[in-house]
Amino acid sequence: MPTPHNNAAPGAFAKTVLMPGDPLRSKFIAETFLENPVLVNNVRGVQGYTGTYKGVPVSVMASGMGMPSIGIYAHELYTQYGVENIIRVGSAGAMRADLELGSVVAGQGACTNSSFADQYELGVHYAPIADFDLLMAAVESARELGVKMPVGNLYSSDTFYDAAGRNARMQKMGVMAVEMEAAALYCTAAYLGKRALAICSISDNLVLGTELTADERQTTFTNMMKIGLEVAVKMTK
Ligand SMILES: O=P(O)(O)O[C@H]1O[C@H](CO)[C@@H](O)[C@H]1O
Ligand SMILES: O=c1cc[nH]c(=O)[nH]1
Repeated sequence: MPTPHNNAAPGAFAKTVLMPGDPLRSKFIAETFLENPVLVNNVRGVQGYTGTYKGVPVSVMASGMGMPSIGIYAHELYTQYGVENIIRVGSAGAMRADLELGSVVAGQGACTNSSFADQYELGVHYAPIADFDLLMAAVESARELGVKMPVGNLYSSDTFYDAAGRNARMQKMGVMAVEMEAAALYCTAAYLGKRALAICSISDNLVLGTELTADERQTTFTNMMKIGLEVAVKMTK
């Protein structure tokens, strides 16, 4: 410690880290919701902050895009910085017509076309799932905030552009939305005996062909952020 990707001092991160893909979302969360946010890591511009929310220490740091990237940051936070809970606060493309732009979904599981889990040489098709306590805390928090939050399967894709048409096949299997990190996060947490959850705001609807503007993303993603922060508070009690 520090690592090639994180030059924060030992103890600089709280037990719970919110992890968006986008560094600017990390900065926004820190500046909008955290009391006394301190920038603890900015290697590669990931905007890692620690502050408090309702008096509880919470950190936020970007994962970058894709499973190799979140795999690095999550591994280092869990193994080098004593982090117990990582809550991905991502964006995702809805694969169901009834999921409105700006709505929030929670990934109970994450299907993937990634070979990320091959590193563990399990010899099976592992099913990456969310930590149940984090998921329940998120469901409870969404209810308290009056935010509808469907819970179900995500598809964590290794590619944003879907040349093979896998999104349609995932849709047929009832998968709610596509994003690019949850499966690797869930695998990393499971392997290290830690907790993880991915909640995502719907940035576009692949069925309807609709998408949020950049401004709308900024304002509507706050429901997801508040849920993540309330989970951090609940996990500290
Ligand atoms: O908005 P974030 O959290 O980065 O999430 C989604 O957006 C990126 C693709 O545009 C991928 O990282 C995908 O998972
Ligand atoms: O369609 C989308 C939207 C967000 N993130 C993705 O990976 N895909």
